[in-house]
Amino acid sequence: MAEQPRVLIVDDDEDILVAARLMLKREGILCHTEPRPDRIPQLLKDGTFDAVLLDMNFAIGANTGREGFQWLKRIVEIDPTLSVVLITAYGDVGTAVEAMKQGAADFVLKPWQNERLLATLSSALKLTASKREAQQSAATTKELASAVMDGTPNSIIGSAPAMARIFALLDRAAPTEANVLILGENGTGKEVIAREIHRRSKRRDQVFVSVDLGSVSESLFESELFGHKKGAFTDAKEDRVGRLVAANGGTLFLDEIGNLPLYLQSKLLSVLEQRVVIPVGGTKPIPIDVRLVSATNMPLEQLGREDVFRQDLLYRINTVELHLPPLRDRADDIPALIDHFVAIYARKYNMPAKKVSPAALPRLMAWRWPGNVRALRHAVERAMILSGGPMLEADDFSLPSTAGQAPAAPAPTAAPAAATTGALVLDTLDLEAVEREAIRKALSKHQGNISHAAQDLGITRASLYRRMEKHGL
Ligand SMILES: Nc1ncnc2c1ncn2[C@@H]1O[C@H](COP(=O)(O)OP(=O)(O)OP(=O)(O)O)[C@@H](O)[C@H]1O
Repeated sequence: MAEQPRVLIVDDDEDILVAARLMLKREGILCHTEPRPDRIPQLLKDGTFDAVLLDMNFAIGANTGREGFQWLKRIVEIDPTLSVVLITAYGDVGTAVEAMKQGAADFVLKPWQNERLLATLSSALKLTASKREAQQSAATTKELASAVMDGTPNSIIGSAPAMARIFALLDRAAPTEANVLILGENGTGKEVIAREIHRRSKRRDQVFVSVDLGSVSESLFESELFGHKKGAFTDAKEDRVGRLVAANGGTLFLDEIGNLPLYLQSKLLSVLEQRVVIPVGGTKPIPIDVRLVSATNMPLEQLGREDVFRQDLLYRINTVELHLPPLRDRADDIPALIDHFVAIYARKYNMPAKKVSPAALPRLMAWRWPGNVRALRHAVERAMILSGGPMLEADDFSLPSTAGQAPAAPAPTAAPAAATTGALVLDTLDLEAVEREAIRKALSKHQGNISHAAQDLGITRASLYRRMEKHGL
């Protein structure tokens, strides 16, 4: 809204127009007065008004308010964000209340008290501002959603037989309203699949809201998901809209759902059953309509343990279950994935796209890629930057020297817990080796849970991923 709000006053009584203009001018409100209601459409087209003060009766002797209703309807059609305050005589209160049901913001009685009129007008102006803000953010969200989608059309690579099953399931499940649980090791493309489900669903024009429960600190889980009211706890300085409400009408992607503590699993379950959210510190339930897509790198056996994950919640979220295979089980896709990433980085760094040399390709396909597609993507980026020759060579990918064999460390999700929870025993002071060993231990201790391992090591998830790739873990 402009710094000085603009109000349109429509009344056939000249005295009213003069009195209103004088009073609003004193308050720094710009106003345009108009005795003829038939000029309203033209004025709203030309001017940028923030509120309208509208008389209910114009024809001589009229007192039914019918004209007021007609003009109210017209104004709402022209600009639904504009707040309309009705000016009405005492006997017309019933009519004014009816008009409010049809979209008027409020009414003031003639003759008015200045303070009352100003207070009413000020609320009407605030209402316009918040409606316009909401309209703006809805438009931005839509724009962002389509920008994200436009940027990745059909960019899921996968023709290996292990992926054919996934695509067949996607075809059937995506257009439905079914909740989907995506299981798979870190970096296998769970978020890519979640976005694809949304893109192929009836909700594609609505929002896709993603929450990474692996990077939200435990104390903030509740407020992040359900929102909070101002004053609900010490740091709650303002009301906060939770992600469940923000995703209303669209798809909510809960990544790393296995990290959700048990007491919040109960709360999430009741939200999904009752389809309402009560923010922390609030009492009023907010209805929601979301489709839930969840993902976890937790092995199914662990998710099936009642002391780790509520089984009734599991049944709610896994109407359809997708098991994304690790990259080592779909090595046939590696050449196409490399070409895809080469094209992306050639564009990003404005350099020619290169092919992988015939000697390097078998090595890249034989490597176990414990960090899966994400690690391959980073390796391609590095290779594009480092490569000096006409083709990408094995050395450009900085594969660990053991490339071609299974890595020394077990794959993160398959790590046996008990054997490796002991203290870090150092028989070398080589910093790189110490780092590798610390990461390996942390991954084993937390059964491949990247968030927990990163927390234990005192680094971020992104930084852990980088180091895992560096060490081929
Ligand atoms: N089939 C695929 N085709 C093209 N790109 C892919 C594919 N799978 C994954 N990627 C790319 O790999 C990277 C990792 O994917 P994504 O973030 O979806 O994995 P994730 O399983 O959700 O990871 P995490 O478990 O860490 O949350 C992204 O850059 C993504 O674009």
